[in-house]
Parts: sequence; structure tokens; C-alpha cells
Amino acid sequence: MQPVLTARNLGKSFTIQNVRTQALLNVSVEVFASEFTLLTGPSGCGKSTLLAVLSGMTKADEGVVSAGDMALSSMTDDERDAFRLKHCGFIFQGFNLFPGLTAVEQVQVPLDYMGVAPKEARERAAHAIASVGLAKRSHLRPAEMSGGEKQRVAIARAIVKNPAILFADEPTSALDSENGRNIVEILQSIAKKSGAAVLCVSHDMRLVKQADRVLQMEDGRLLRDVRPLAAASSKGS
Ligand SMILES: Nc1ncnc2c1ncn2[C@@H]1O[C@H](COP(=O)(O)OP(=O)(O)OP(=O)(O)O)[C@@H](O)[C@H]1O
Repeated sequence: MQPVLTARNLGKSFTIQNVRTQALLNVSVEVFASEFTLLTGPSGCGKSTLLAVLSGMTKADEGVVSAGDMALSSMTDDERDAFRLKHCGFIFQGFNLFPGLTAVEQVQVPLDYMGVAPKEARERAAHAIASVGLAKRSHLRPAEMSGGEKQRVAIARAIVKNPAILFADEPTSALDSENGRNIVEILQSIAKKSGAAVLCVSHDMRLVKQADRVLQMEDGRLLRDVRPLAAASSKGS
């Protein structure tokens, strides 16, 4: 299996008022297409920093990140922005929706940025909204939607450009457990149906049993890399 993303020997530290925090220490990892990968570990262990470095949002101090034959670590800021716009989708805990736009308009925004013609953008946005089960709610603005619905709009916005990699940072932590489970099922099915690599940061250990693969971090290091579903099915056979 060819990795969609490969990181080698990543290091990243932050210094504030002469206090240095090593957020990542010698992290090497590969992320694969069609898998829902959960990145977990205690608060402050470096999960969000790793996600930010893998997506090119933050530069590592050491190490290399590459996507196929493209080395993100040696791109200019503009090249990395273009890479993210074209190949990556993002989902955040706080949904990050525009208050004044309807659900379908929110989803159209990235396509407008990419220069997709308005008619095609409208059709693709409507299709993405329908794929997360919100066809009948597409005219609503964020204030008129539940948390689970808002997160589904954010997912539709992230997948509308068919990204190769979908990054989700604590996508369920503002939701109750039923809505959280529903969001994870949608993310899992995106990995299976579209072939995207889904990398999801969460400290919620309940998601472990829904993940194809679990990466566990501690103190800036990657401690474990397991595939719980494969392990469970081989025990059962
Ligand atoms: N921009 C920053 N400036 C200074 N320190 C930072 C910055 N970002 C992260 N850190 C520090 O780096 C360490 C790792 O942070 P990170 O946010 O990656 O952890 P996390 O595992 O995602 O935590 P949480 O689960 O609480 O969100 C922490 O000690 C944090 O305080």
C-alpha cells in the first residue's frame, strides 16, 4: 500500500518566555488512503501539532513531510497553501462556519476559491450536502442548526473538492455521544467510499473501536500504531 503522506523524523518545539516545550520528538509515520486513522493520546502530547505539521499548516523544525513525490517541507508558503487547497480537507471542533451563509453556500466556498464555475459549484455543493444527509436542511444558516448538523455541513465543505486527505481535529468533542458516533461513521464511510485518507485527532477513547488504525502519542512521541478492527476480525476467525 502506497502512503498518501509520509513523515520522517519530525521534531518541533515551542519556546515561550524562555520555557521550551518539545511538542514533537523524532516522529515518523505514514498515512494511507481509504483508512480512518485515529491519532490519540493525553492532552498536550502533540496531536494537534502533528496534524498541523502533516497538513503543512505548521513547519517542523526537523524532519521531512512528503505527499507522493512532493516534499511539503521544501515548498514555499504559497506552494503549501496551494497544496492544501487542492488536496486537503479540514474539520475542526468549532465547525468554523460563516454565520451569514446557508448550509449549501458554506459548502460552495472552497469551490469558488478554486475557480470552479458557479453552476458546477452549486451542483457539487448540493451533492455533498445530500451525502451527509442534509438535503432537506441545505437552506438553513448555522444559528438554525444543531451541533451535529453544523459538523455535517463542515464535513460536506471539507469533502466537496474530493480531497486526498481529510484532517479532523477533535471533530466530536462539542457533540453528545450519539452525534459524535454519527460523525465518526460519516468520516469512516468517506474513507471507504471516496478513498480519502482520514486522519482524526481525538482524545476520546470511545472512537478507538471505530478506527481502522490507531496512532497513540505520548510526550511528543509516537508510542503505538495498531489496527484494532483487523486485530478483532483475526481473533474472531
Ligand atoms: N503555538 C504554540 N505555542 C506554544 N506552545 C505550543 C503551541 N502549540 C502547542 N504548544 C505546546 O506543545 C505541546 C503539544 O501541544 P498540542 O496542542 O499539539 O497537544 P495536543 O495533544 O493536541 O493537546 P490537546 O489534546 O490538549 O489539544 C503542548 O505542551 C502545548 O502547550
